[in-house]
Amino acid sequence: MSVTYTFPTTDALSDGLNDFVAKRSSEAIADHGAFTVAVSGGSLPKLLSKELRQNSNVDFSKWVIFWADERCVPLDDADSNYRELKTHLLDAIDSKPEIHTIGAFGKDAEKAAVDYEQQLKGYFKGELPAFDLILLGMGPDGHCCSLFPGHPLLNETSRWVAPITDSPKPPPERITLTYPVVNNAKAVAFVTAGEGKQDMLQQILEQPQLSLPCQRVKPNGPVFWFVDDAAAGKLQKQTISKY
Ligand SMILES: O=C(O)[C@H](O)[C@@H](O)[C@H](O)[C@H](O)COP(=O)(O)O
Repeated sequence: MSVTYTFPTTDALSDGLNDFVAKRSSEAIADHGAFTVAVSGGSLPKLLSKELRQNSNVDFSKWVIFWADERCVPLDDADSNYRELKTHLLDAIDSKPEIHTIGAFGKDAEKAAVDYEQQLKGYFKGELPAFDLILLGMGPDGHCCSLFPGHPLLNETSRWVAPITDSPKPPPERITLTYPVVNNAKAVAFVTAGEGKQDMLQQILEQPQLSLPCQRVKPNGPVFWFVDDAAAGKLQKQTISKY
């Protein structure tokens, strides 16, 4: 199932996303005592955090945070996805979640991927991770995580976390969750904003035959799209639902 929600402004999008994530978090915590979430980089951490950081009803102490993809840079580097989430959300909340960051392996993406897969295996007790929610952005070429169009990693079936050293989006060295993990999630939410995303969003939501990386996200649970009107400008009315 895929549902697309549009919002008149990026502030309204942040509001809607806050509401949605807060609900998924409460449901997961009520069900099994934790909220396991994987988060991407790009514009997502800011859009996610804007309202969420002020939501005192969210029990962040029960959150278990992994990254959907991460750049092979130190945690305090301007390119670090961890740093983005820390700046926009983690530093602003009192109760601290369990956080799984990339190890300090410099640009060695292979070592970082092996280490991150071990972290996943440790937390999920060796079972294929079934995240309560994976939060993804959509790249202008239709990529998500660090899974890029035409890249051999699109066909990875055994590794849970893969290294990439030729990412077309800098920096080139990264680690990424693979489809076996992404598609085992209980829910995935894409978040994208801005006029620059219009054409790609239209292709992804209305031309499924293209088989772009975002279109290969077919998890066990639903896929939600949170987009602003600027990004939704070329979508047909019937593609859009009311939040
Ligand atoms: O670390 C990264 O680069 C990403 O996780 C990547 O997949 C990102 O989410 C998209 O490129 C969308 O980024 P924007 O929302 O900034 O366009």
